[in-house]
Amino acid sequence: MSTSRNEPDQCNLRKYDFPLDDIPRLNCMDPQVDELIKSKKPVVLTGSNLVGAASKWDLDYLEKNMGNGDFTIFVSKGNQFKFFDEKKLAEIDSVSGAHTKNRPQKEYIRPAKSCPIKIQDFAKRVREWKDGDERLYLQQALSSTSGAGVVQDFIRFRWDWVTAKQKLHNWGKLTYNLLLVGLEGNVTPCHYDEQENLFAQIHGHKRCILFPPEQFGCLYPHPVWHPHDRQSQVDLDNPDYDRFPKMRDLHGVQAVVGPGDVLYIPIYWWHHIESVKPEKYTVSLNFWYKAGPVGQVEYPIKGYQKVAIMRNVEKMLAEAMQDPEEVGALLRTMVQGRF
Ligand SMILES: CCC[C@@H](CC(=O)O)C(=O)C(=O)O
Ligand SMILES: [Zn+2]
Repeated sequence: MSTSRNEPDQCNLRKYDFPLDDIPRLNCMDPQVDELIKSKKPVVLTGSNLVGAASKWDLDYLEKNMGNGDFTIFVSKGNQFKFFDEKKLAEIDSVSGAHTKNRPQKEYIRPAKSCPIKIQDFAKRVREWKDGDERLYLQQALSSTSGAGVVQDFIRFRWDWVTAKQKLHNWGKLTYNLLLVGLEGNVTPCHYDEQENLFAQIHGHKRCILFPPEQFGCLYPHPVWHPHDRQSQVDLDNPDYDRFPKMRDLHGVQAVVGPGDVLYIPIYWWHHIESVKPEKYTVSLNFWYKAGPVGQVEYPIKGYQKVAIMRNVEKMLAEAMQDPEEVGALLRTMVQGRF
């Protein structure tokens, strides 16, 4: 297992049934770094100092330097913070209102509710948090209103270095930086994003488990029109092999990232991320970049391109039939016994 400095106790890390290889840890100046990024393979970059100006972003500092605006936190009774896109509910209703009315509402209950909070209240709740309390996860895009101290630090990030990466690898624009402050034990369950991600760890440690886009068939994502679009239906920490038998074919890669590490999470790669001991909370900042232009398509096409195609087919069929519920039946009719 590749880890950062003063690595967490490996015996504490959860064991899984599937094999996990190490994600390479390379100094950011190593020429292999750009080869891996170019081939859309994950790599932990050390020594970039990308967010060195944020190395002091612990709870006390954030409490004093993030101003008095409202920040978004998610609250969960369990330890999972599975993304739930409220906008999809409106889309389903617009496509076929009857649909959500007759589906079991449990499918559409957000597992972690979001609410606004002042950073001072959040910091107090984290300090007072004890096992058994509902869990908190601050997830807030940084902006010019994020507090004077934080903005000053933000300006001093290694923008020269990261912008050179963005240009070299032909990524699209930086959409935003999400500040993540979570409790030890918080899990963001397995999902993929449609953006390139330079994931900078600032305080504490996170265990990151990644799977390539080619393992789409083992991770059974929710349908594209579902509020849990892009999220796996499987719970890696509580596998249901009857419902999801192909989980047995999973083969992932992992790294424990600590302060100063930057993990490159390639677009469409699945990732399951847990805040781990010994620290009580973790602070991370991601850099999400839009995908670059497709350019010359090479055949056979790559796994991530197949995921993009499958997404478009699902969207087109749901739109054409005006009822997402019919997509599965039509696809089964189309392929069973024929291909
Ligand atoms: C809301 C984003 C959460 C983050 C994972 C984590 O640090 O918990 C992630 O999935 C990403 O950066 O893509
Ligand atoms: Zn993600």
